[in-house]
Amino acid sequence: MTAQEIRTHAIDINSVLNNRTKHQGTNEVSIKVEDLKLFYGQKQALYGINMEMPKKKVTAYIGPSGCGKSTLLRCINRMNDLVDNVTIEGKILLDNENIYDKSVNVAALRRRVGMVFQKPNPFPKSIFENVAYGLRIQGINDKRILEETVENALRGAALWDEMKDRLNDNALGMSGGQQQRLVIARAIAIEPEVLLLDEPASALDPISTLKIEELINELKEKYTIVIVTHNMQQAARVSDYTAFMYMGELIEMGTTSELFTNPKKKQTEDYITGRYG
Ligand SMILES: Nc1ncnc2c1ncn2[C@@H]1O[C@H](COP(=O)(O)OP(=O)(O)OP(=O)(O)O)[C@@H](O)[C@H]1O
Repeated sequence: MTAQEIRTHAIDINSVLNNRTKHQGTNEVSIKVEDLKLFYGQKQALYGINMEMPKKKVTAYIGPSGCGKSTLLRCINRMNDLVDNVTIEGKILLDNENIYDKSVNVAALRRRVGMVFQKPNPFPKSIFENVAYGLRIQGINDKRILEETVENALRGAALWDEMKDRLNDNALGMSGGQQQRLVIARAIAIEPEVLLLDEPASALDPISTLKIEELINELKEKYTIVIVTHNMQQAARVSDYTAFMYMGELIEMGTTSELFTNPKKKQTEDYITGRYG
């Protein structure tokens, strides 16, 4: 390429990115993190995090092991409240309401913000009862409502066709990939607004991983999704926005295409080019 061609090419890429950024810049904010600090006992794990996650988009957290990705994710549905000796300062606004406000009902918050973990964790119950679980604990036992909800959630998690004739089988007999989609069905059965996914595919084989990634792409039509992943290719494939964290700090956040092609900070560039991590 001549120098002129390189300049023209760079301008083309920049205008595509600018358009994408402009378009994405109009997104409504679902979750806003304001100066969030977290301490496990004396040890500080998050240092004044500020970020915004748009509605019905996928935001990925990347960064080396121990940088605080899961800790930050668990703050969004107050899972860290369950850990002894945790101190949390700052705010997380969900639809403009601070979820750390004293008046917040944490059980209600967790219905709005569902979570899926690295290892699938179905209950030792039937496939049907796993998905119906969230409704049952709300006291909903109407057979027609339960059947309709279970079918819709299994369809939403791309499992209905595989499982519709096995609804009474024990969920522990499913493959790991099916169990992970079942857990996603269980989470969406209660119609949350946000889905938190903590390395949802890291225990799965490549085909099951692909299915989970396709599913994430479909789920973002309805839900705001935040995903922690060790796998940068996965972040690049599934997310609209990416946040790079390092030692408890948010180093950089941007559209996924910007962050991977044109990182602003040297630490981000070093990480995405494999120089550490
Ligand atoms: N329950 C806990 N008690 C004490 N320290 C903790 C606890 N959970 C996490 N930590 C510490 O907080 C820091 C951030 O951990 P966290 O699990 O959030 O990182 P991460 O980026 O998700 O790591 P990984 O990619 O390895 O899962 C680490 O130093 C970790 O040892």
